[in-house]
Amino acid sequence: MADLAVTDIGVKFGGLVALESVSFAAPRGTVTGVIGPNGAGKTTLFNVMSGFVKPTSGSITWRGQPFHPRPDQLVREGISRTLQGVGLFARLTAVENVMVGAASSRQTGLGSALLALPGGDRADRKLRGEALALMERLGVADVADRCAGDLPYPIQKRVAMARALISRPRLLLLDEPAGGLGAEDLEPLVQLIKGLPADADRPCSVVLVEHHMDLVMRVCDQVVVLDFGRCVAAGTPAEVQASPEVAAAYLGVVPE
Ligand SMILES: Nc1ncnc2c1ncn2[C@@H]1O[C@H](COP(=O)(O)OP(=O)(O)OP(=O)(O)O)[C@@H](O)[C@H]1O
Repeated sequence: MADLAVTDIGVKFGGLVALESVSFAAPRGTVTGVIGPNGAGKTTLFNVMSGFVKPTSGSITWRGQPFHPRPDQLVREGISRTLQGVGLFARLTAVENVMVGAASSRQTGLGSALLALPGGDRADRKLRGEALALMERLGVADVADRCAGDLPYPIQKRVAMARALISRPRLLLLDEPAGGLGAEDLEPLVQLIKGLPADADRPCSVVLVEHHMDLVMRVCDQVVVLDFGRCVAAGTPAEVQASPEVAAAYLGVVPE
């Protein structure tokens, strides 16, 4: 069963067609990669899936039901998104940033603690414990109490991933997870992403946009290729790598 299905999605910005009749389904428990050259429409597709851009045409279903994503309700729906870059609150500590990721899905927690509401302390401690456990798993527990803005970029990326995971999403949208990372940071990220769908504690499907082909080919079960707003190929990483349309999109080689 597909967790998320987008059908015939079109987006126009004035006269510019950013997406034209794009369809794909993210089967439950899989990793789907969306790739394509600059300006192909990847970010626009992500923005449609997370409600930041309203499609001009087409529809989305989530777990079989019609779905009209709203950024402020995604976490409640079981969907979490990381941003290009990191998007952390620079003056909050790393662990506070992770706790913020859960705040919109809980009645209590960081918000009530900050506002000194009844029960806030207990809920805050519980949430902090969960955040620290997740940070431990991602190898960043040792920086929990440091200001996020002072941390090296690769560490900030991991904190941002922990923030996306703490709400226990059923669908994780990763916007360029390898962006700005060096070769030495890639392997742990590959292992983390590959493990997410099968994670006994918090299994989730993953859709990612990424320029880093090595990561895409290693972690994805299926790859969707966009070019000039249209889906020009879709399939397993091996199928997509062998596709003449993909060579044409990236290299300007015209398929025979
Ligand atoms: N808000 C907007 N208003 C007008 N045009 C836009 C807007 N957002 C994107 N576009 C245009 O839509 C097209 C698709 O852009 P998009 O950012 O989705 O591509 P992309 O594949 O994510 O590119 P990149 O890999 O460079 O991030 C581009 O021509 C872009 O200039």
